[in-house]
Amino acid sequence: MVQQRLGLAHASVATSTRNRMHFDITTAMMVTSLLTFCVGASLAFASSRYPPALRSAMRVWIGGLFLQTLPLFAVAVLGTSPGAGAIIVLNTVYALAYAEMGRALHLFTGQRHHGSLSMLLVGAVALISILFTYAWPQPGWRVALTEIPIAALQFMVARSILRQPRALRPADYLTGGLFLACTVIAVSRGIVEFLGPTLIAPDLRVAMASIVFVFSAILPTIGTIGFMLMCSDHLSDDLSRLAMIDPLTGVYNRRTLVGLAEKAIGDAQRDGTSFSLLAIDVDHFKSINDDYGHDTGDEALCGVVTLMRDALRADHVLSRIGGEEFAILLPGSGEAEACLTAERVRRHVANSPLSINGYTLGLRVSIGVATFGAAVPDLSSLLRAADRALYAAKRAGRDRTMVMSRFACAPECVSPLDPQKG
Ligand SMILES: Nc1nc2c(ncn2[C@@H]2O[C@H](COP(=O)(O)OP(=O)(O)OP(=O)(O)O)[C@@H](O)[C@H]2O)c(=O)[nH]1
Repeated sequence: MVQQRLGLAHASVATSTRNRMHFDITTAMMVTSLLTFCVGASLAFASSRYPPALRSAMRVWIGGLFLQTLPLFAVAVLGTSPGAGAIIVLNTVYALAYAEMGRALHLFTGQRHHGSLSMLLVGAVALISILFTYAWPQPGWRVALTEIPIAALQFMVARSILRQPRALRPADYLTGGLFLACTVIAVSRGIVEFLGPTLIAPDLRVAMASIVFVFSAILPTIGTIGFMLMCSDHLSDDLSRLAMIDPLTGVYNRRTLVGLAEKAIGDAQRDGTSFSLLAIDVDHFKSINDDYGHDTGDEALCGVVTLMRDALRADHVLSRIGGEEFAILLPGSGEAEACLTAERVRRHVANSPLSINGYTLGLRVSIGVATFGAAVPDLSSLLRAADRALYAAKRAGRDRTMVMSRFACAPECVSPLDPQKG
């Protein structure tokens, strides 16, 4: 396989007739296979520090990488004519390496893996190799036809990288582009071999063989560097996401809310629009912990988040800004609309008892509303205004919404505590 796939026979012809390729192929193969092996071993060592989801994709990739070293090593040891049986085995191993790399990429991107199609293509490589070695010994046809399933396997790898659901990064373009280039080269080589020496000039065949050799030698290493960069991007995305999110409830944390509120202020100033902020605190939450335990308290906080989400629109931004304190950013909402939203949230929480660890918990929330505008012209005054309204709601008896009106210097009550209205 390697002899044919890498065009080694042609490369050596070129060396002897035209003096174009000045390298010792077996040494080059030995160096490449050792380099590939070392890259795989380093990746195996590094992978133990990655999170489990990434680690499983890395392990499959490493398997593919080690498989790729075998044909390279075989040529280094057995020479450029490893024999018919070895060609069939090495062809199949080479195809299997790409199938494994494709599986790794599908695990990495979370896309559906067409495992049976990959195995079918690997089987096709084996079958073609056997047929054109024993039944009908035609090396040219063997090379031309094995390139088709190999190109398909390489294309599947490139496709899974370049059609990921997330935005593509330079590492994705590098790795996907490399596999795409290999696909094009495999197809071109198949065509050149299919047309044969009578139609294709010897120079072109030699050039093609050289390109195949160079790409086959660099693909494992460069492809693996690209894959590792993709893993690093994935990891840094995860870390950025974690830095934005409250680990208990999964909603944004205070830092993210502040960033989004600053952006909302910029938008409101530029477009002349308005937005509001709700400050929310769960009433008497300490008694939940005291009566039912901290674990039940944690689940109650998650339950309250779910209830609040149910009462919000998709563009409303819910965040946890303290222990049992939350805030909701309402883009485009003026004071009246913000009060309606706050009341919808409060009533939904009050009317939806939570069932946790065998207990039924009827939680209540108090809400303070503040709207960005002339009287509340920056973020700190907005947060302060929402807080003042919230604590006014607490002082007035809890389970209610208070608003810091633009027209009043004291908080106004939106909903006096009235269970009948809930
Ligand atoms: N289970 C759990 N409890 C928390 C968490 N963060 C804060 N708390 C608890 O929330 C309670 C807040 O108590 P307080 O500030 O006295 O307020 P409260 O009991 O809700 O009373 P009011 O706010 O005045 O209605 C404390 O007992 C904290 O321990 C958390 O992440 N999990």
